[in-house]
Amino acid sequence: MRWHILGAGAIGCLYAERLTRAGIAVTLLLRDDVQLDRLKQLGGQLRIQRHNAWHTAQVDAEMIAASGTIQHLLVTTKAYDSLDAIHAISPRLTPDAQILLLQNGYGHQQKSAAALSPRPVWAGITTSGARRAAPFEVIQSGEGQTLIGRLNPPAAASASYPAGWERLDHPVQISTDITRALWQKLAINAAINPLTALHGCRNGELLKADYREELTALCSEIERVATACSQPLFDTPLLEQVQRVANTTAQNRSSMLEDLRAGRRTEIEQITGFLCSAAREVGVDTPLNTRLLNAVRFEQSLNTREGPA
Ligand SMILES: NC(=O)C1=CN([C@@H]2O[C@H](COP(=O)(O)OP(=O)(O)OC[C@H]3O[C@@H](n4cnc5c(N)ncnc54)[C@H](OP(=O)(O)O)[C@@H]3O)[C@@H](O)[C@H]2O)C=CC1
Ligand SMILES: CC(C)(CO)C(=O)C(=O)O
Repeated sequence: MRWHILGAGAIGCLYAERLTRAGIAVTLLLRDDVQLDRLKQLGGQLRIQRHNAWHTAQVDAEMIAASGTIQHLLVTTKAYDSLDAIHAISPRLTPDAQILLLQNGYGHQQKSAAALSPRPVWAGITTSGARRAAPFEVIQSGEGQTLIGRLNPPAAASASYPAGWERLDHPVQISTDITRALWQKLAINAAINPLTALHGCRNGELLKADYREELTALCSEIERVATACSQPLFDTPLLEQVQRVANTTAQNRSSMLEDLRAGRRTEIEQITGFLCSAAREVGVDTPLNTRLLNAVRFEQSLNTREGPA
């Protein structure tokens, strides 16, 4: 069995290693032949640092435009890149190819599933942490857990796990309500990511009294949107869940803070942007989220080549 990975960054390389550890062959799909040459020079070996020790994984790689069909596809691009990447790869997908989307944010998964229809599509979220130290070299910050679930009707008619994923030694659990799980992750990211990005603080610093009022009000606003969208979040208040995640990831810089600092595009549109549009559709005001959305857009426009949104 072989999985192709579209999005050979931090999470893509991390899962490439997890899949190869389970005896599953992996091909990275690259969009740049310089990267392809670089991986060839590395002998096709990825390097993952875990608990201060380096581990390697032997993978294959090819350009997206290569020939050959794809039966199993893991998508780990940033959320804003996924539709274009999927359009580029779709001529190579077999009619019954299995696809797993593993990304933050919300809304793009459904668009991807529509573009991939009638193939079975799973979506997932992970609490694993990883960052790229160099191309094909990743520092893993925590094992975490992965939750995946069947996103579209063709997947609902398939086995719970995409082929081979039950063999991973990394904990992969099945969610019977992946929409709720994606919303839960969205709600946590919508609370932590823009605040940490704009205050320039680590996740744990959001627990300080200084941020208490803003965090509490933001969590309430996110809960109001979810309720108006008839989307249950957690059985306990969102604030408690956010504080738990801020505590367990206290030393992390959120991906949005890292992206802003590095001058990269952030996933603000797929997180807070999605939430604000969903709120508009159900007639809920979101002054706090809208302020954060505009503030992150502004910071991003100063930093990136893309300019203001
Ligand atoms: N890193 C983490 O700890 C976590 C990340 N996530 C989520 O996982 C997703 C991936 O994040 P992460 O791995 O950090 O991101 P990275 O930026 O490290 O990796 C994204 C990869 O996608 C590639 N890519 C982008 N567009 C295309 C395309 N059109 N065709 C092929 N490849 C493409 C990029 O290629 P190139 O190198 O050429 O730019 C890059 O290698 C995000 O949604 C993120 O929020 C979730 C939990 C934790
Ligand atoms: C949970 C959290 C906030 C951990 O840093 C995250 O997912 C991110 O940074 O994007």
